[in-house]
Amino acid sequence: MRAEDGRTKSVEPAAHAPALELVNIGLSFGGVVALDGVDLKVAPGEIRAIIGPNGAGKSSLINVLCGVYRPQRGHVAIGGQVHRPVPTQKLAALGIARTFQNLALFKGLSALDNITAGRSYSTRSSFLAQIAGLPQARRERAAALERAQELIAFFHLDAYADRPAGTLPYGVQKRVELARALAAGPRILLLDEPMAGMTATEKNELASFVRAAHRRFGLTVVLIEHDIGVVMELSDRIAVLDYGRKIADGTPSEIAADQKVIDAYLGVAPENQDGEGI
Ligand SMILES: Nc1ncnc2c1ncn2[C@@H]1O[C@H](COP(=O)(O)OP(=O)(O)OP(=O)(O)O)[C@@H](O)[C@H]1O
Repeated sequence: MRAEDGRTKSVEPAAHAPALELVNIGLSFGGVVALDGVDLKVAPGEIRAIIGPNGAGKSSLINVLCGVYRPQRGHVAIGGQVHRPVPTQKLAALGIARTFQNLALFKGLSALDNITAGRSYSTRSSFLAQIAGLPQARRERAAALERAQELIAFFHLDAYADRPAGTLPYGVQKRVELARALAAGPRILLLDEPMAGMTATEKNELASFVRAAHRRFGLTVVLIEHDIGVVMELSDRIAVLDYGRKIADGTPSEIAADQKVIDAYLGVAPENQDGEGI
């Protein structure tokens, strides 16, 4: 099924469709092949990890899912709707939110304001209507605040709500970023190396919050992560990329026993939960 003009097409009844599907994705930068014929299906409600050595194509894959990169080949289907390319400006409306490898909070704004701002991607009133305080804008602002306060409580951020985000400990900032991603009520959450730069304690804490949020909000989660311990513990299924190709796809125990995966990692010493080579 192709949609060369970028318009969306329904390929199958949404109820039976994967939450996310990548079909034969090919992406190159000049002569560098970042993704080479990658297929991936993510079932609704699944926690799906994408792993692979440095340069394997993991970030490129997330950026294709978010419409940041336009693949030269293939398409993405979101809940059975084909997109080629994915419309970045409609991600929130498509029920998708993401976090970034490097923190992308408004450092001078409070944690609460950062989380409230995450909701604005899905509000309908214009900036002018918000300034003028028109009724719809007021209602949306109140709903955003209510949702943000619910997330503050859920992520145990009460003590930090009024503090500028930039002054918070790193692990807490990552929690604020997670809460902000959930402010618009997404169905699909893309996490790009959420544990990078964290201590083992912070990693365990964030992993518990990801698991709890997955359950509470009925999320489908796509996780890129270098910490194999976290990946094995959190994921339902794991896809492994190497040199832009998918070389394995299975449950954590299937992946741990896969010779192609072991070979791909030989010499690159994946990290364990304490950030040490294994
Ligand atoms: N914007 C870009 N311009 C040129 N080449 C790029 C660009 N983005 C990625 N690449 C190349 O595409 C390949 C895949 O990179 P990508 O960042 O997707 O890998 P990765 O698995 O996320 O790596 P890492 O684990 O180091 O973040 C690499 O060879 C990289 O150099």
